[in-house]
Amino acid sequence: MTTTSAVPSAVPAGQAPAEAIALPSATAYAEAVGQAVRAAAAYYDNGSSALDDDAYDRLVRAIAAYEAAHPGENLPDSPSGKVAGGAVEGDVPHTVPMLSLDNAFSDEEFTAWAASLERRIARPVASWNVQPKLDGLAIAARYRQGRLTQLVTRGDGTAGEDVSHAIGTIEGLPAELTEPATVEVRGEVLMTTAQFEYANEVRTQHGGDPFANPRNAAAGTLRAKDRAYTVPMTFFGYGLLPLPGTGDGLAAELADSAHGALMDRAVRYGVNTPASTQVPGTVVSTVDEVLARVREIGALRAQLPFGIDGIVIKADLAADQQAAGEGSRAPRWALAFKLPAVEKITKLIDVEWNVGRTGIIAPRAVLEPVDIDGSTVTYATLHNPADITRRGLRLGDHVMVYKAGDIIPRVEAPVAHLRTGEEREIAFPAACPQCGSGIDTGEQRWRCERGRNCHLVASVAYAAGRDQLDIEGLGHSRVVQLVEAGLVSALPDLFDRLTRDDLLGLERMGETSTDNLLAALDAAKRQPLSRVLCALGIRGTGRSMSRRIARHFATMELIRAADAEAMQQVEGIGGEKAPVIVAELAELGDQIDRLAAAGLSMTEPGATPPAPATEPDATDASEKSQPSAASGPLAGMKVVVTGAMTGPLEKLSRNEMNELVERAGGKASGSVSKNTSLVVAGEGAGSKRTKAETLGIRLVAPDEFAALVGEFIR
Ligand SMILES: NC(=O)c1ccc[n+]([C@@H]2O[C@H](COP(=O)([O-])OP(=O)(O)OC[C@H]3O[C@@H](n4cnc5c(N)ncnc54)[C@H](O)[C@@H]3O)[C@@H](O)[C@H]2O)c1
Ligand SMILES: [Zn+2]
Repeated sequence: MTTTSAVPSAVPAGQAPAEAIALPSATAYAEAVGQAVRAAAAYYDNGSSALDDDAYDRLVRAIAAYEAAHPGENLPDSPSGKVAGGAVEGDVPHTVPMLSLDNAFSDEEFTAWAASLERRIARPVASWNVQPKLDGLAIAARYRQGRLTQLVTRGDGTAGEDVSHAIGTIEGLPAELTEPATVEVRGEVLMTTAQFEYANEVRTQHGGDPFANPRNAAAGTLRAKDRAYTVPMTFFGYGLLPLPGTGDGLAAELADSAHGALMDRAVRYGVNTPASTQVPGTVVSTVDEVLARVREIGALRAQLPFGIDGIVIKADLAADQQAAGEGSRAPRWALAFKLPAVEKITKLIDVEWNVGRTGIIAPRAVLEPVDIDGSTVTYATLHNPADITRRGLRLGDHVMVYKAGDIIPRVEAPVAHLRTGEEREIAFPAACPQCGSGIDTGEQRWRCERGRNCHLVASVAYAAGRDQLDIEGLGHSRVVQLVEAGLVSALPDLFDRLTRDDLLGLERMGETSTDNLLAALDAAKRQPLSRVLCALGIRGTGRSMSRRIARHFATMELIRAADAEAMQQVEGIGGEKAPVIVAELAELGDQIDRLAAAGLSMTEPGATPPAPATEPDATDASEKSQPSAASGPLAGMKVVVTGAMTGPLEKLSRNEMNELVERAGGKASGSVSKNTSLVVAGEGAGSKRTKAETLGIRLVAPDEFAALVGEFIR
């Protein structure tokens, strides 16, 4: 991936990413420092870093590892040990430094840190305050006599930037407290998911580029002055301290209060804190309880309406905090337990349009595969077409993808500043991609004009297709006609409900076409089981899988009797697919019964049922009665058909050729490999023929092949 070129992109799942990369040389180190400084400057300036947080964090850890191994070689620009990586400055001094936090990535790291803190203060920590680590940016809100007078960013920790212009746009930070106190409230400004969506909508409407994610959006919005529009943000407090001018009584009280008590006070003042969320701060007394709470908050992450990137654990009592003190970058009494990154930058390769059961046509992003939180993400939801427009997404864009827990991954936004100009517009479908009908675009979510019948039309048309029941005269428009007229609401209706009079009553249906169609429907009853099975459109099975199932079980009765374990005996069906197929078959039970009653074939010619595995003489039996195909001329052979067929095979479609191969005992395959036994190469055979020649695989012409399998041609 271009965005993380200096950094290998995959951190193995479940591994504390600490040892992820090693910088091989001083040059690589210098380059890494440069890259980190540029990224951090862009990140804190307007959220336009080229790296996602995971990539940045790995870079910073690599820098730190190099510095540890090469003492004395530190570059002055190095982000190590600096608040905000040393990338930002400010001109409004902080009364007390606004620090960053040290990190732990595992239970062990946290436990070790807690032990070292207790050694430092020479007593057990009395109680711990466990709270969400909100993924926004730190801000100090100064209240004088209860009125909000100034907002200051964290800056380099010593001095920040005045962003008082944002007063009034941040929910949870009231213009006036409930008491006329002079205090500084510290906390995180962020955008909730909904605020982020809204922000990008107005931004793109005003001709701006969308923000890549809520954090960047909050950073960019907070620092922007004089915008023609305002976008709301949300504040969560996690600190309360005196200012010059705070009364002595209150100052002393603030200095001596436990963290939990300070937060209660902030709530009383009317300030928003995590207490208003599903993940309020809690006070516990042991390390085990801390770890349990860390897991609880982690488990809630995916369903929170705002982002968290970890859990902050603080010694709750002021006495413990004072005894521990502060380092230059972070306090010694608090730690961030980092959660795995749930956002990654990857590339939007394509947009697919899928039609749901109710006819909803939903876009889905096809992504360059990216590892997020231990799983590989290749698809992400885009909700609806308006969503694409609102986000200004283009094909080829780098996009920020979010995936946490079991939720479906979603594309948050394009990373607009990584655009190269090669990106292309995303084409919206003009007709239903499933059935070809018109699209109702009146609502946000597009829908096939046929609604639920979309699937019916598509599935009946599929069943009538050449490779399934091959019903001539039952094309797409005819199926639409039958469905619209209410004559067909399920596949079996074609065979047990539809009458000659019904058909004659349809427009454009004369006597001849009616009789032709009835004859074609009758002919369909003689199609082998494999095609009936295929016509049912069972999820996860296509033509060749249907053939394999039919050949394996030989009868519909045995197919339906198979449990997931028996189903897995069929080549190519694994533990994941088997139960799906079994469940679908059960669901289609009524339809199958009706098709059987209507006279459709429920057996596979030439196939022999598998011997029941439970019988003691099972092996004997199967040895004695070998399936006829197993002794056919292609027994045990993997056969690839390519090019145009001629002679007696001329009329056979590729699917029919594959059926023939399998009737004759072979296994049909689509690609040539060293395991291929035979390639039937017709006219115009191209790369597959060449490959077979290179690999020294036996090639035969269609005529030669026809002679070989003669008795199996129908
Ligand atoms: N993508 C990039 O290019 C890039 C560049 C720089 C930094 N970053 C990211 O920024 C992070 C480092 O930033 P950082 O120095 O702000 O440190 P940090 O975010 O790891 O931790 C400190 C911050 O946590 C926040 N916080 C949230 N909830 C809190 C709570 N309950 N109590 C106390 N503090 C709380 C505060 O803002 C505090 O300043 C890393 O995750 C890094 O990936 C990314
Ligand atoms: Zn449709």
